[in-house]
Amino acid sequence: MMKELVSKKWIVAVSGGPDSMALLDMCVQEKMNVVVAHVNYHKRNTADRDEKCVKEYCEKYQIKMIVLHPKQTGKGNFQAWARDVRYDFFMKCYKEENAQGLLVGHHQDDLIETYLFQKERKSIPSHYGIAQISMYKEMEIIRPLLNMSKQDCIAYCHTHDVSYKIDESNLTNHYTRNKLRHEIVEKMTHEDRICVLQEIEERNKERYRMKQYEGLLSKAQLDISTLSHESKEFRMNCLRQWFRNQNLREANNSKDYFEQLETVLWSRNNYEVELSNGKLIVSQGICEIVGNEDKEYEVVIQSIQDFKSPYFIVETTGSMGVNACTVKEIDFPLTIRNVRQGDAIQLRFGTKKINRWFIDRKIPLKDRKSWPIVLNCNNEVILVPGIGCNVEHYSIKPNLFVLKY
Ligand SMILES: Nc1ncnc2c1ncn2[C@@H]1O[C@H](COP(=O)(O)OP(=O)(O)OP(=O)(O)O)[C@@H](O)[C@H]1O
Repeated sequence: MMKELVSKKWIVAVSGGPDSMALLDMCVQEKMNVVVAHVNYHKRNTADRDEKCVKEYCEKYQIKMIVLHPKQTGKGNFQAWARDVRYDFFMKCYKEENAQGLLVGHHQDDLIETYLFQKERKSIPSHYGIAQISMYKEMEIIRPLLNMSKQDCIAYCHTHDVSYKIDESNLTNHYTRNKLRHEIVEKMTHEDRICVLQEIEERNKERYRMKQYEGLLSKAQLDISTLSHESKEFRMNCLRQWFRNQNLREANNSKDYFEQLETVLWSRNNYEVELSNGKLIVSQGICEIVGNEDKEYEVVIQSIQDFKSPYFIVETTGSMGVNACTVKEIDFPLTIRNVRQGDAIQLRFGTKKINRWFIDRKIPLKDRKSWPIVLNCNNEVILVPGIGCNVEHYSIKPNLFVLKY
């Protein structure tokens, strides 16, 4: 029994089963100040028998026992309803008795069973398995028996001559969890248990560490440089978590997928990965998902007379002659459109692939496709408006673009 529990007053949830009866007896042996709370749902013929078992124990040791006889109104999931009723009742007892908190008899089998259930469902709980300490509203719940197996609880009751009753409904495989309990957990060897417990510990450690990154992983833009000092495995899990937060189907992909993804993301500056509903774009350490929608556009400005507000290009004196150009009458018709594969800009000396131009200026991959360029009547790119020039490019009407320095 945890030493710090002994000096305070506790509500003990006792169903009459071997786990909670063992827990109650341990409290009594430690001379703890406890009040027993029991819920009799009258769901089974044997429900009164269980209540009687708890009552007899409490009378023997002169322990206060509070009993609830709830009635389920309406249909619905009995287990969920029973749980709510139970914990609200424990809460009421806790307040009335001015207790420190609640002790419940969850044991190691419950812990393993909960974990396997979570694993099967691929859920990401805030804690894997069952936590030793948790809260129900403002009431602290403590589970002192998590180190004991169900068999240990039964053995304890036998050696300490404590009566208990078995809930027959738990013996059937009616509920998925009962099936898991009887067909897997109860058949586990000692070694199997140690193995699973280690796995749970590992996953919780990682879960708590990942919580530090919760803010980072919930953002639409993932700054992967923040994870640079983390291990490969951890980074893979963070990526998977980020995929989940972005609702990407690929979140369920194999470990291999994330292993490869991790390798490219942390070794390449610019990279694109096709996804079922878009593209993952990595640029300068930032990951982002962009949709598949085609953002192709093209506007033709026929004559220099049309070349006035609201769309205008002003001659500037850019350092390399790349950010600026002089538009002459012979250049018309001018075309403003987004970049296509193979486009190259005319420089004073030769040409330069626009992709190079983007790379030199560290233009994020996601912006490159929609970046406007200006072509003259000979289809030569005469201007790629630069970031340094504070260009705004947006559509004010369909196919009408404003380029503003
Ligand atoms: N009818 C009850 N009356 C009092 N305490 C109960 C009752 N049922 C369960 N408990 C308490 O809850 C502990 C766990 O019980 P059980 O494994 O049946 O619950 P569970 O199905 O895991 O659900 P939960 O986690 O919601 O309690 C028991 O050891 C006992 O302390």
